[in-house]
Amino acid sequence: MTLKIGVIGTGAIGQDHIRRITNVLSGGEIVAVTDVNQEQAKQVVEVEKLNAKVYEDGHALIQSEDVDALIVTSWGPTHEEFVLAAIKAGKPVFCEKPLATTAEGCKKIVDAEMAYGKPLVQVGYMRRYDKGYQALKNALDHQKIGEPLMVHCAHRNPTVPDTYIGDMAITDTLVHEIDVLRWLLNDDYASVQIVTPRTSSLAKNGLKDPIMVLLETNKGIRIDVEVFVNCQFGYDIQCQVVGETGTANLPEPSSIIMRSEAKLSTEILVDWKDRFIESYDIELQDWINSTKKGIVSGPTAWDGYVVAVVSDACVEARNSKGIVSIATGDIPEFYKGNLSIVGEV
Ligand SMILES: NC(=O)C1=CN([C@@H]2O[C@H](COP(=O)(O)OP(=O)(O)OC[C@H]3O[C@@H](n4cnc5c(N)ncnc54)[C@H](O)[C@@H]3O)[C@@H](O)[C@H]2O)C=CC1
Ligand SMILES: O=C1[C@H](O)[C@H](O)[C@@H](O)[C@H](O)[C@H]1O
Repeated sequence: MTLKIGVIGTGAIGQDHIRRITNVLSGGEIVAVTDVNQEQAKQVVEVEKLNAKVYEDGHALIQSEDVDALIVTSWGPTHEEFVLAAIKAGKPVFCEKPLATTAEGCKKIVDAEMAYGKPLVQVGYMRRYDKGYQALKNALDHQKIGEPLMVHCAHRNPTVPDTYIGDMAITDTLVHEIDVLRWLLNDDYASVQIVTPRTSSLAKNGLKDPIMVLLETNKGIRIDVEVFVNCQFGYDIQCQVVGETGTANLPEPSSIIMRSEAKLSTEILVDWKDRFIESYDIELQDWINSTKKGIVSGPTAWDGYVVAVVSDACVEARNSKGIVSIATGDIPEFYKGNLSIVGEV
């Protein structure tokens, strides 16, 4: 049986997911799309040669009997309403990060899904599907470097659009590290402090850029994450775990090594779509397969809630310039035993 999928938001990642589901993955078909920019939605149907209907809004799409499951790739502040509507309609939903822009909004989704009584929601934290992060997790789970003590990360964007403002370095960018590191370390967060180095003269939109995020986990692991969203040179994701008997680094994306014109060089990617293209493919194929079995095997609404709680604490820490305690509470029974292929948290 083919999963009939509706997509809310036909922008950058919405188009990329439509492309992969249509041309790369198996078991799913895009039968419905919508966007507030209706012309764009119509163009995507035409360009991707979809046999899909363009709906006037997300709620009409969710209600359609032609749609089995939906993908939310609209702007972050709209996710909560669409995910809640999907749960009310009893339809599986893949929601791109963030699940909601506040912890309160995420908790509403958690409560609604538990009241519905069956897992429906997966959140698009795709780094858990990245083969490099999975290799790192395998090494840690098998004690290859002893117990982890510290983690050094960098999340660097070459630049960001003019719409990238305010706390988005935390709420839109750092959220990837917040999710993947709790999964990687099988741990949760106890506190956070944010320090702001000298701001780059090339920073945009009034952003204080870069920032340094200092996290401590419940097991006492110390994490530092550099978030630098106008680094100019490329899209660069670094993660090094320091353990009792060694270190383990996230592998660099494969790239040829050139010797030419008296230089030794290798390329750095500049676009997140390319850096994690395989991870998105694995993630969405897993979502299609799991949804057809009636299960959620990836990051859940509870994972989305935990990220939002930590993200809120990071924003508070940046504003207060102090150390902020983090308490995410115990995972509800409903979400325990998430037999995710990416490991149980
Ligand atoms: N997992 C990942 O690595 C990534 C996740 N994202 C997330 O995906 C979401 C979309 O990001 P982008 O594609 O970069 O943004 P975008 O701005 O390119 O696309 C968003 C689209 O949603 C549409 N939209 C906004 N409100 C809507 C509504 N109420 N109903 C229907 N359509 C609506 C906009 O018109 C736009 O076409 C964001 O939440 C972002 O955080 C984005 C990039 C990478
Ligand atoms: O989700 C994303 C992308 O995946 C990038 O990693 C971030 O840097 C970007 O800000 C965000 O939209």
